[in-house]
Amino acid sequence: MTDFTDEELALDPHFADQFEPGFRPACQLYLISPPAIDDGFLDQLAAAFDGGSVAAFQLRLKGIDDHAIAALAPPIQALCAERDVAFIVNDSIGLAKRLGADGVHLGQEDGDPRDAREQLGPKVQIGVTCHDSRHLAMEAGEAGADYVAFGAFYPTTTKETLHRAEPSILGWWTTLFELPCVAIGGVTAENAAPLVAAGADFLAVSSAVWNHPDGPKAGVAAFAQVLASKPPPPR
Ligand SMILES: Cc1ncc(COP(=O)(O)OP(=O)(O)O)c(N)n1
Ligand SMILES: Cc1nc(C(=O)O)sc1CCOP(=O)(O)O
Ligand SMILES: [Mg+2]
Repeated sequence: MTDFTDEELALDPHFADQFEPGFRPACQLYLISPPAIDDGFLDQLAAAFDGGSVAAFQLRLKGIDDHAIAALAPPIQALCAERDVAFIVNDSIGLAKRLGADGVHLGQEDGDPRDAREQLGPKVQIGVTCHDSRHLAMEAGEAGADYVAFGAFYPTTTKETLHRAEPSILGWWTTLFELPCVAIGGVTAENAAPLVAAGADFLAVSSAVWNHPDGPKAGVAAFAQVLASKPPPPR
């Protein structure tokens, strides 16, 4: 075991953990856009980012074609870059390539992660929806995904969901695999603790931030405590 200075340990009591084999960083927030946006969205997004640490932002605009999304994406993408937040495009490998996005999120009907890798290259993050299926998650990992997403953990009005996942799938995944996992679906600051405790690497959240009664800044800030509720587990 390495020796650490008092200063290092005072700044972060878990500083030493990252040198342990199997270290897993603490759970982080993955913000999903509202299903539709208007002219004021950039200010809303800036406010959300002011609320606390956001690791990734996914542009998920359903029912709008890729050309329209490409037209409105640049200022959003620039804000993400300025705030050091990964900019992830939902559904479309082609749009992710056209925009030079940091990542693409693929559902089971949205394309093959292998094609995405071929078209987007080694540096782009590829995420795959795996519902509540261990099999789909292992397939996604084998296909070269950078993260797997399980859900829906709770009821949500953001999307019609056909699958319900239990926190135990996160525990199973994190015990066996290094690949990060995302928990999605109706996640709020109030119900997220079992997901964090089970080992989720990311909480993917839309409504809890955009519909927070005190605005998106408060929506992001509300997650700070639950994200910090568990030290990074060695595995
Ligand atoms: C992080 C994350 N996880 C899951 C989804 C859902 O993707 P998909 O099943 O393709 O459904 P749509 O989002 O396309 O309606 C996601 N977008 N992001
Ligand atoms: C986009 C999406 N995918 C889901 C899945 O289960 O795969 S649930 C979901 C909606 C996430 O939004 P909210 O945080 O408002 O519930
Ligand atoms: Mg999709």
